[in-house]
Amino acid sequence: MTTKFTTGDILAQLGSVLASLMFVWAIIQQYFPYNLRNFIDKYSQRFLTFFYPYIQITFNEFTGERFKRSDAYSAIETYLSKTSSMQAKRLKADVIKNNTQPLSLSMDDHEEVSDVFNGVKVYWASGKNIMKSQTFSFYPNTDEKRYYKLTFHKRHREAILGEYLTHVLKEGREIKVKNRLRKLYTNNGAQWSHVVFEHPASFQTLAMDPVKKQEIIDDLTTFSNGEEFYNRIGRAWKRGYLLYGPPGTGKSTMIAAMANFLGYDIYDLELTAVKDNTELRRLLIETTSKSIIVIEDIDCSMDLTGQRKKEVKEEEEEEKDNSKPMKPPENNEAKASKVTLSGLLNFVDGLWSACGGDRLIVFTTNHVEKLDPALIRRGRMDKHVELAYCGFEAFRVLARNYLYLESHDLFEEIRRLLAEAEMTPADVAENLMPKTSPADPESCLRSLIGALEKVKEEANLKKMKMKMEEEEAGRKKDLAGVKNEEIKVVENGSNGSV
Ligand SMILES: Nc1ncnc2c1ncn2[C@@H]1O[C@H](COP(=O)(O)OP(=O)(O)OP(=O)(O)O)[C@@H](O)[C@H]1O
Repeated sequence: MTTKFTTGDILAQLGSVLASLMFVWAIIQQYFPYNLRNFIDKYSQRFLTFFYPYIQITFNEFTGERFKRSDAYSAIETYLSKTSSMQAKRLKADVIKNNTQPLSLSMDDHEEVSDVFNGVKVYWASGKNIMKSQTFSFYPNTDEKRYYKLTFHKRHREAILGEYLTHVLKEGREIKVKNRLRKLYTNNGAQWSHVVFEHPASFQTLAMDPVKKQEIIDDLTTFSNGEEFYNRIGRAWKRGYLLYGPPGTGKSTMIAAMANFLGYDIYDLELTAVKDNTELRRLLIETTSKSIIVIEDIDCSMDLTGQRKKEVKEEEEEEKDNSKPMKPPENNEAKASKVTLSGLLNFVDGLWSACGGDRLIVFTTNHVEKLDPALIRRGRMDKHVELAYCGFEAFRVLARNYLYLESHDLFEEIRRLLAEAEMTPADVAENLMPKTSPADPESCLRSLIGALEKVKEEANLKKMKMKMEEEEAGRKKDLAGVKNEEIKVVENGSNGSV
C-alpha cells in the first residue's frame, strides 16, 4: 500500500515541526541559564557557518553617533532603488522635489532583491530589529534598527569586498547627488546663504551652434567622470570656463544648463562684496564639491586691466628700495580691503588643491579684451566659449522651443537676415514669444523678420553715418593741410622779403 503526500500535507507537517522547534527554543530561553544559552548560540552559529558557503555583511542605518544616518546605508538604499522597483513586491515611496524624478522608491522591510556584478550574483535583503525602549525620547523613533544585508558566495569574497562595494557606494552617491534638491548660494560679504536652485534651462533648450554645444557637453562629461584621471596626473579636479559675448547671448543661461546637466550646486560669487583676499579664500574653502563657482561680469567686479602690472611694479620697487620708509598704516589698510588680481589668481589655482572633490569655476564677461591675459590663460580658464549673436541653427532651437516649429516657409528669409543682422538670442526669443493664445507661429516669425530688417537698416545707417563722419574728418584734415601749406608759403614769402 502506497501513501501519497500532497503539498498541503507536507506544508502542514513542516508547520508543526517548526512550531515544535519554536516551542523547544522558547523553553530553552526560559529555563536554561544565560551562560548555557550563550554557549548553545555560539556553537550552533559556528556549526552552521562551517557548512554554510555564503558570507553576509550587514549595513546598519544608524552607526556611531546615535542619530546620524549612515552614509553607506543611504548610498545602498539609493543604489538599490532601481533594482527594487523592478524586483521587490513591497516598496516604500518618498516624495523628492525634483523635476526629473518625483518619487524615490526603496524596498520595504524584509524584502530581498538580487544584483549581478561582473557575472557574480549577490543578494540584498532589507530588515529591521525592534528594540524595546525604556525611555522617552524627542528624537525620531530610532528603536527600529533598519539594515541591509548583503549575501554572496565566499569564493567571490575579494571581488565583492573590493570592486563591487566600491561600485555600489560610488554609484549610490552619484545618483543621490543627481536626485537631491540643488542649491544656489550667494555671498553676503564672507557668508554664503542659499535658496533652492530650480532654473529650468538645459542644453536642449540652449540656443547655440550644435557642434559647439556638443563639444561643451562632451567636455563636461569627461570632466565629471575624471576623478581617477585627475588623481593619476596629480592635478586638482577642477576646470575653468570663460564665457564671453555680448549681453543677452545666454551666458547665465548656459551656467544654469551646466548645473542642471551635471547636477551641481551653484555658488554665485559677488566679488565686490568680498572685503579682501583672506575673505575670498574663506569663501572658497566653504564651497562643497560638485559645484560651480561663478563670477559674473568679471571685468566689472575689479580693475583687471593693468592692475597686476601695477601690483608687480609696486612689489619690485619696494624690493629695490629697502631704505624706503614703511607706508602709513591707513594706506596698508586701504590696500588690504580689496581683492587683488593676484588674490584672484590664487583663488583660481593655488587653493584648489586644498579642497577635495570636483569644482567648476566659471567667469563671464562682455569684454574679453579687457581681461588680464594671466587670468584667462589655459590651465586657469581651460575652456573659452564665445556666446555669439544668434545664428540660424540657434534660431531653429528657439523656434522649436517657443513655437514647436521644425520648419516653415519663412525660415529661408530668416536665415538670410540672420547672416546680415546682429541680433542676440534674447531678442530673437522675445520676438518668438507667442502673443496670442493659441500661438500663431507665422505672426511670430513675421514679427522677427520685421525686427531683423529694422536691425539691419539701423546697422546700415550707422555704417553710412560713420563713413560720412570719416570722410568729413578726412576732408577737414586735408583742408587743414592745405591751410598749413598756405601759411608756410606766406611765411616763406615774408621771410624772403626781409
Ligand atoms: N543662447 C540662448 N538660448 C536660449 N535662451 C537664451 C539664450 N540667450 C539668451 N536667452 C534668453 O535671454 C535671456 C537673457 O539671457 P542671459 O541672461 O543668459 O544672457 P547673458 O549673456 O548672461 O546676459 P548678460 O551678459 O547681460 O548677463 C534668458 O532668460 C533667456 O531666456
